[in-house]
Order: sequence, then C-alpha cells, then structure tokens
Amino acid sequence: MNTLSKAYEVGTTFSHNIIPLDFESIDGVPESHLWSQSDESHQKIQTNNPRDSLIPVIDLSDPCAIDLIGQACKTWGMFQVINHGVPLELVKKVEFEARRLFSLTTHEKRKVLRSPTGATGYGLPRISPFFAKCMWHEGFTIMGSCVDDAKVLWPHDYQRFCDTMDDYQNQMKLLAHKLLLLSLQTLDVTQEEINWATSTHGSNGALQLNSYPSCPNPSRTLGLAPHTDSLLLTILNQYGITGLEIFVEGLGWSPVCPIEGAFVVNVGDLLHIFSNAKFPVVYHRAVVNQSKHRISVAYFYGPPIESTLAPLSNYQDPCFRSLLVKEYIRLKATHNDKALSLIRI
Ligand SMILES: C=C1C[C@]23C[C@H]1CC[C@H]2[C@@]12CCC[C@@](C)(C(=O)O1)[C@H]2[C@@H]3C(=O)O
Ligand SMILES: O=C(O)CCC(=O)C(=O)O
Ligand SMILES: [Fe+2]
Repeated sequence: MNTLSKAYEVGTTFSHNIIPLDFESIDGVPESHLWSQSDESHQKIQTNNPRDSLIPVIDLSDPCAIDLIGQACKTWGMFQVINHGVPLELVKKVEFEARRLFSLTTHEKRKVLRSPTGATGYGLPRISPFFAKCMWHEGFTIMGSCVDDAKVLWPHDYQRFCDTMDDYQNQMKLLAHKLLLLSLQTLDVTQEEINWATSTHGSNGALQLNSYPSCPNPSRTLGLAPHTDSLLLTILNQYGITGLEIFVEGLGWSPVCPIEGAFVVNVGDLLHIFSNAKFPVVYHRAVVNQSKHRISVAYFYGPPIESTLAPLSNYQDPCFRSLLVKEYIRLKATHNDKALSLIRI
C-alpha cells in the first residue's frame, strides 16, 4: 500500500453524498448541480483572450530553464512545461485508459466507489463537502498500485490499465524531482532540505483521473470548485480541451490555455510552506463545456508523510510553524482552504 493513502484513509466528519451523478441518464442540470450566479466561486471574469495564457511556457531544454522556473514559481506558482522528456506515447495511452474507465457504465464504476473513509477509487472530488453545490465531475484516484480496483472493473483485462498507470506515475515522479530541484535551487536552501523534497525513499505520489462529461448548461455549473492543491507539486495534463482557470488578483478567473504536449505545473500548499511563502499557491478551478467530454490527469507529488515540514531554515522569519506532513493533510481534510492560515505564525 502507498503510505500516502494511509494519511487520506480517515473518517470524514461530513455526512455527504459520495456518489457521482449518472451523467449518461440525465437531460438537464439538476438543482443540486446549479451554482448560483452570485457565488464568487462561480463568477466568470475573463478579461483576457483565452488564447493568451498569462502563465509562462518553459522549455526544459532551454539553458535558462532554471531561472525561468524560479521566476514563474515566485510570480505565479504555476507554469507550463514543454520538452520535459515524458514519452508522448505514454501520455496518450493514459488518456485512452482514462477514457476507457469513464466510459464504463455507472453500475460498473460504482463497484470501485471510494468509501467515505477511503483514499482511492471512483468518486466525487474530496473537497465536495465544503461546497453547497455538487460539481459536474467524476474522478478516479490512484495511490501506488491500482490492481485491486482494476481487477474488479476488468477481471480478464486489467493489466494494461495498471501497467500504463504505473509507468506514468514513475515518469511523473522523475519529472517532479527534476522540477523541484530546479525550482528549489533558486531559493536559499540547504542540501539536506533538497534531499527531503526530492527523496526517493518514502516520497509519495497520487494520480487523479478527472472526468468532466459534456454539460447541457455549462455556464450554470462547475467542473471542479476553486481550490489549491495540497502536496508539493502538481503536474497536470489537460489533453487539449480548455477548462482549467486560475484566479488572478485584479483580473479574476483566467484560462490556462492547453498546449499540445505540455504539462501544467503548480505549487501546492506544502511547497508554499516549505518555501516560506516565496512561492505562492494558486487558486484554480475547472469549468465544463457543452460539446466535449473533457479528461484531465493530475499527478500530486509529496514528501514522506511521517516527516516534518518546516519553512526553509535559512530564512530568518518563518511564516509557518513546523508540523508533520500527515498533520497538514489532516488539517486540509478538515479545514480545506483555512488550513494554511491555521499554521501561519
Ligand atoms: C493526494 C491527493 C491530492 C488530492 C487529495 C489526494 C487525492 C486526490 C487529490 C484531489 C484531486 C482533485 C482536487 C483535490 C483538491 C481533491 O479534492 O482531490 C485534490 C487533493 C488535494 O490536492 O488536496
Ligand atoms: O481539470 C483540471 O484542469 C484541473 C484539475 C485539478 O485542479 C486537480 O485535479 O487538482
Ligand atoms: Fe487542482
């Protein structure tokens, strides 16, 4: 078992619906999924052209990549990366397998439903209990091996799905290490701290397959409500369909334009804390569309859950108190976007 799943396998204090909607069988958007126009999570303020992304696109083979990554992390907490070395064929296989999973019948998918106290499997976004309205979303969470669930879904043909997800998680971990190393080198960091953030021993990853079925009334609902990601770094593929938006002070919700072959990389809460707030966390959400069934795949990378998280020691005034990684995961699970302020000094 992946140790990260231990940190997430905890009783929730919410009694909440845990089953995604049967999107195939409904005509309109039910009341449960209609977000009110006045809800600020839902406001649409797009003042820029959706084709120009604000956040930088960085070529990993560029000799200046390190400075560009440092700059992007400090300014936006987000960037897109190209020439990252992850084989395109594998990236495509992951999309194919994710689509294969989400095209199963509701009955089949519910056989691997994430339990209320579980970490992995099919289900609603974990942040759902913090919002009054439901999201136009279904997800499948993998932490380490997904063989148990895959065997239930495809008793005679589970290996292909598992091998693809294993290969992809390995590639994502390598890329996460590379990107963390580059971004941290632009801060005042000790070798020990670099080792902690990029240690291969006990470090953790999770893969989230997101599915946003086409929606009859996309302007009245949300695919994924605004949130920050919890771990150190997230590496996301939007698979060519627009949907990801970031919140920019003074500008509002602004799209992150999908670029063929690129990954969107963003700073998570743990890296924000570790960097002593030198790297901001970015609020983001996903919107849905009327004609396309959008898939996105996010890899979340984190340090060992039993290790201590503290702001970089070379900075004189730590903004956050130190705590165990698993304690932060618990705080986030119970307080969502208030978690950071609870550990602020
Ligand atoms: C390792 C992770 C990271 C998780 C929890 C766990 C597995 C699923 C991830 C997501 C995926 C969807 C958004 C999010 C906010 C959610 O609801 O579930 C993410 C969350 C986080 O970054 O906090
Ligand atoms: O689907 C997207 O573009 C965003 C997904 C996301 O934010 C997540 O999985 O944490
Ligand atoms: Fe996210």
